[in-house]
Amino acid sequence: MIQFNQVSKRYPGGYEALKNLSFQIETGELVFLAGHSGAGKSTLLKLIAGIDKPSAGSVVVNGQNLAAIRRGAVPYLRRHIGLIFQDHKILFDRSVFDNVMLPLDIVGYDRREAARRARAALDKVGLLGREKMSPISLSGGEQQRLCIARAVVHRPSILLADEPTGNLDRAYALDIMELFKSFHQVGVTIVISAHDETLMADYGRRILRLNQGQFTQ
Ligand SMILES: Nc1ncnc2c1ncn2[C@@H]1O[C@H](COP(=O)(O)OP(=O)(O)OP(=O)(O)O)[C@@H](O)[C@H]1O
Repeated sequence: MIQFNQVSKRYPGGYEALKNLSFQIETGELVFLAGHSGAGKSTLLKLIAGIDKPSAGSVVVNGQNLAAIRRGAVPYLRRHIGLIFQDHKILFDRSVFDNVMLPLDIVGYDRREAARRARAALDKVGLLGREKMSPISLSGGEQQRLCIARAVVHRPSILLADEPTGNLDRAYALDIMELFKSFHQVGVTIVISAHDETLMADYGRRILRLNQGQFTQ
């Protein structure tokens, strides 16, 4: 479960990106986060991931108050979270397979088990046949699927996706949405941000709408 209690986020320099937000996302829920550019969507996702801390209020993820946990405990928390963020770059000097292996290598996974999981994740996103290729040869939609494989390879219970369909045309975007739906069906909690609400409307899920750091209807 994800819980925000009167959360505000003020960046150094004074800009208040989130203003006194309180809400809850249940375990296993799929929720959309809508709002104009600069509304605070990325900021909100970063608070859930523990990448940033709130200036006021509390963020509780899986029973842990992120404001209160030790710095050393953050990597442990991250193991339960998969991130698909725009600034998480693909490494183009490594193969598709190695890109997906990377998160498991970092936490010191047994290599054979890691390879098995990496292949399973690539299979899930339809890229198993491309594992030896360089990511350069993938289309935009396929690169996004690679990012998703990398985000789910450690089987997180929460998946946070920041504008995952932003640069894709509608057919590819729908493909990506179907993938998220399949993770939702196996119980993963998913938060997907987008400024374009047309895709969200088809899914009949709760939409949290941000406007200048506050929720609107
Ligand atoms: N590190 C930072 N330092 C100062 N201000 C920031 C920082 N990160 C974001 N902001 C500001 O906070 C506001 C919210 O930004 P945020 O990236 O959360 O919006 P967003 O809704 O995700 O927008 P977009 O759709 O363009 O990514 C913006 O005005 C932005 O300029």
